[in-house]
Amino acid sequence: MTDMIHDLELYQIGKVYDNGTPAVIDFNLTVDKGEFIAFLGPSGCGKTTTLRMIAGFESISSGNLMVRGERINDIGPAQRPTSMIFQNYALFPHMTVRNNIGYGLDVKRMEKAQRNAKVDRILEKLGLEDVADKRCDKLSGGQRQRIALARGLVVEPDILLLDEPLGALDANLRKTIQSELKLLQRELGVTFVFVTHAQSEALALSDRIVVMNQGRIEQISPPHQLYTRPNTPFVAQFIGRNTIFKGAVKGHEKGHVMVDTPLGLLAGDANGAVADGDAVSVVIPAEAVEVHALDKGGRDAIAEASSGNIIDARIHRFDVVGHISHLSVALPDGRMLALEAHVDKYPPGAFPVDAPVALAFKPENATVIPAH
Ligand SMILES: Nc1ncnc2c1ncn2[C@@H]1O[C@H](COP(=O)(O)OP(=O)(O)OP(=O)(O)O)[C@@H](O)[C@H]1O
Repeated sequence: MTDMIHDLELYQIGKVYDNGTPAVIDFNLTVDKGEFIAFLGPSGCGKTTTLRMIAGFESISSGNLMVRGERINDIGPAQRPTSMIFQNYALFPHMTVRNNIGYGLDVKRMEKAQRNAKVDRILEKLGLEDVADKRCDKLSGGQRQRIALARGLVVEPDILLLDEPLGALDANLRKTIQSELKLLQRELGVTFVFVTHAQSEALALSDRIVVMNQGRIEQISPPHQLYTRPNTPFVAQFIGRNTIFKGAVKGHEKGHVMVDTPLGLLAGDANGAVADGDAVSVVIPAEAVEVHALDKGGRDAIAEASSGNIIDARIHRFDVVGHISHLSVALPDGRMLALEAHVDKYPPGAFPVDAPVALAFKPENATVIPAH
């Protein structure tokens, strides 16, 4: 077997701060050239600490950090083939755009003509030629974001590290810059590692997402898989809009795992092996739930079409706003389930308040995960 050289590898990386806080625990990740990776998780889960350890701004307490097969734990930030973009961009306000971008090359004492050529090239690439000689403090948030990106890229890093780079922008600008960032990354083929606590951003941009919780990795998956096949209760609650029913495994039927829950027997698919009696949760994405009116009967047919996955419920609220129907449905256990769909699916008047309904979902759209 030949050993493939990866762009970035983290082996059992750990960080304990001087005050004893274990910020990162047993972090394992292998990243290939040109991948776009997001670290996603709630505040304090260790995302920034991990990014800063990769950049060299934070010492590593344990484990090995490798870039292209070489251990770089003890190499200083300036000597690493990485560049970091900070949330506040850390630009020099009184310097011109050109000089801000050229700063990293000046530190490397690059010869002037070469330096200017590189700066000009990146100014053009990011559409900053017109503001090249303006002071940074005279520019908009979007422009400052682009300058920070240019400054990170001009040194031609193997890996660009981005700490919530879009956090300071308003929602519309964020969307625009998201797509620019993705295009730029594809074009340059540079590996990006990106920290965010906004799941929509991670889902939109990344090839793979590392979900962290309390210093540990919960799951590493491509966005779609994270959304449709969560591995842990934390991920099921953190990503998307899922309803979770706890229960115990009660055999297999037609290739699906049967789970005995307080609301009856439900069928789903497990990511790994499960055995009879295992404590599990059935995770059902809101998008997978169909709401059926029961005034005309037909409960048996609905149950048959969804392999028995049917839950009796009541309409709590039903509103149509523009093209979207919003439903709030009361489950038998007292919880409320919020659903949205196009108005064509649930037209105005489809459900009177308090109407009994059947919620149905296909077993292949539900994931059975270990309860702990
Ligand atoms: N310099 C420090 N000294 C001691 N503890 C720290 C230090 N920096 C961070 N921590 C702690 O380490 C843990 C991880 O922090 P970190 O900033 O990496 O989380 P994060 O996921 O990036 O959070 P956020 O999204 O809020 O930036 C937290 O408990 C935090 O309080």
